[in-house]
Amino acid sequence: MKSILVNPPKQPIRAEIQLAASKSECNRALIINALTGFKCELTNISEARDSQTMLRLLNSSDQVADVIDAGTTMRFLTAYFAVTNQQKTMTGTARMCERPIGILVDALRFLGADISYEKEEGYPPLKLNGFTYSGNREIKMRGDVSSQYISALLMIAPELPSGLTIQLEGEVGSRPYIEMTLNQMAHFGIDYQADWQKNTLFIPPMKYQPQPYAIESDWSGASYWYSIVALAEDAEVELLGLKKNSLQGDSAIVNIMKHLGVESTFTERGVLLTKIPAAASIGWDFTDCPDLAQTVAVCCAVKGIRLSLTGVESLKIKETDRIFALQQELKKLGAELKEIEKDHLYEVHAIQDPGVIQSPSIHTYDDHRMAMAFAPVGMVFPVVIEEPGVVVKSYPGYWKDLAKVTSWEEI
Ligand SMILES: O=C(O)C1=C[C@@H](OP(=O)(O)O)[C@@H](O)[C@H](O)C1
Ligand SMILES: C=C(OP(=O)(O)O)C(=O)O
Repeated sequence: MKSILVNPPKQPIRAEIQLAASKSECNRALIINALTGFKCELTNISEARDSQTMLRLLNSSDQVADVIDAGTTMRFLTAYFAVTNQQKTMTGTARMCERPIGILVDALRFLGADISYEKEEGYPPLKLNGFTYSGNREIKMRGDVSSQYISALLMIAPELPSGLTIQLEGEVGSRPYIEMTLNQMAHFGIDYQADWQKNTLFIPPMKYQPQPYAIESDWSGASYWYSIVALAEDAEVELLGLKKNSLQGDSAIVNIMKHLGVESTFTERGVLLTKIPAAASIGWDFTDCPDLAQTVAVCCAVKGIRLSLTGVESLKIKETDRIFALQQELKKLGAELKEIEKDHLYEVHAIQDPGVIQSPSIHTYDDHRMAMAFAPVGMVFPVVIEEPGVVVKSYPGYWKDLAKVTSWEEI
């Protein structure tokens, strides 16, 4: 499939969408399940390629573990294979080998892992050569690069003979993902202590207790539906499988979208999205929910809402440099993502005249979220999404679901 042309809907949107499962919750459940000796009954396993890759690699005796482009799979499996004393080579796509992992490797080495870099210091591919417990029970770790290093370490910490105290340093980014990890660990019997005043986490040495676990639908995936409702002239969409008290930080989309013109009403089955008046401008700090930044930036650009963004530092080290990618592609809509304070404060200047835009062709940079964040633009004017297959990373059914609200064609 080369590209997809998304056409504006010809009638009011009324749809029910069975949302895909969260890859983040799923990948944590899969690691914890492995640590129980595969004794848990997990339901609603995610179809996302990141989770299917995790599942495959946990069940494989191959010496090489290729995570493709899945960050959590790379980070969580590195910690899991290290502490379970498995000799593996951890690798992935060219981009994965540009995404830093030194903070996690240093932490695992401090605990007793023998890990070497195959190419560049601080980056995959890695060679895991075994584990001899060092006895270290307290560790300092930067919290401002990726929370995935911290989640990876937390999940293996109960396996260490003395448990682990982690002292986080710097401003902690993506904290809800750390809390998701801790909550899931608690579900499987781990009595952790978290002092968020001091950014200290303590995990006692304990055995995970096998439990059934049902993975929730994906709030990051839900964000694209919010954008569709915000941008369409007339829309009501019920998203099935979401919970009000979610473990997922991206449920913050409920509050963000109140400003962008979408009201959320929780139902017995999920959440109903309806249209309300939007604000003229908003400011949002994405430190806790970086994966929502693209959805919100594109939605504001098209809706004519002025947006100030902070807390987007981590976007440069994700599937692509998402700041650069947004800057390039928003230009094609006649909008702009402007850096106001270096690496800190950005502003989205909205499209002036949607009437003059002729089916812009959006490049997706091997990033599922570029494709899914720009497709809702099609609610307002036709838009072409290049390499639409990238969505498989987190939401393989995205295009099939989109067909329920508007027509699109392969071109
Ligand atoms: O732990 C997780 O499941 C994730 C944490 C976040 O990464 P960072 O902690 O690197 O921001 C997020 O962007 C990613 O999509 C999933
Ligand atoms: C950043 C993401 O994933 P990961 O870091 O797990 O590759 C994402 O899904 O937006």
